[in-house]
Amino acid sequence: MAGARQLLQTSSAAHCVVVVVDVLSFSTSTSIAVNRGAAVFPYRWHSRGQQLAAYAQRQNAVPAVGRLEARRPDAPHDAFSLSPARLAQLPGLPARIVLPSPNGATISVWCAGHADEVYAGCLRNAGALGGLLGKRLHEEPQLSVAVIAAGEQWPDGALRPAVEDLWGAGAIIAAIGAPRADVSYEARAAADAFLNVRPELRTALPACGSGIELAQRGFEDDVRYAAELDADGLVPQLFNGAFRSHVGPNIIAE
Ligand SMILES: O=C(O)[C@H](CS(=O)(=O)O)OP(=O)(O)O
Repeated sequence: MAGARQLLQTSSAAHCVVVVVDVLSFSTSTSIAVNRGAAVFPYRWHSRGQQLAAYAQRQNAVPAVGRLEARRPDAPHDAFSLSPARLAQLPGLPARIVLPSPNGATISVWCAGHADEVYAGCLRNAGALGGLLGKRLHEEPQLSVAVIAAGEQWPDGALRPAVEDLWGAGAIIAAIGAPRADVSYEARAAADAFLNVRPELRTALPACGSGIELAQRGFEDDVRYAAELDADGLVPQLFNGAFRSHVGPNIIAE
């Protein structure tokens, strides 16, 4: 989060596009939900409970419950959580959902007030999002694109860099296909890291720190969904508080 803040505050670009990459799990969950037709309202993790319920009501949306709660036998059959597998497997999703998360959602909410355009990026939509941004950069060379690897948190709240977000960011940067000279060294390093892991992505993701952590909590399916490179064709863009499908220049699906 500190990195995102500094990056945007020091950016002198006339038009700043931000991609928030949180592969496990917010961006992946958002991509799946948006590709299934839902609008996803990101919500700050620390203000859940009553505030979350009130916010969801104001947005005429349904709030997510906790990952474990959604799986309890007494949970409503349509309960969903930050779990990508749950969002993919539910027979139907509400049209408007609120998704709190400590990293991806919290960063997205902050970026909404500081960037001109905000997208949720992950391995599932890397090709579609990279293609879209590559086209935009070709048409508007003055555009600046910042791809933010959200990372995770240590128990004391300090930033824990997460390799899956480096890979996700790199997948998008590689798909943008900008001339190498126009790409920062940090972005090139991310793209190189992705290209290096790409042949073994489906085994590498479950074996990285966050993948192991989720599997230990019983959510190995979430990691499997997150590793499906280029499975989603629609790109989630933040518009009026919610991620919705970007369907063309300045047009967002409602
Ligand atoms: O989905 C996740 O894994 C995390 C939640 S937690 O930190 O594991 O409890 O959220 P995210 O913001 O997507 O990293």
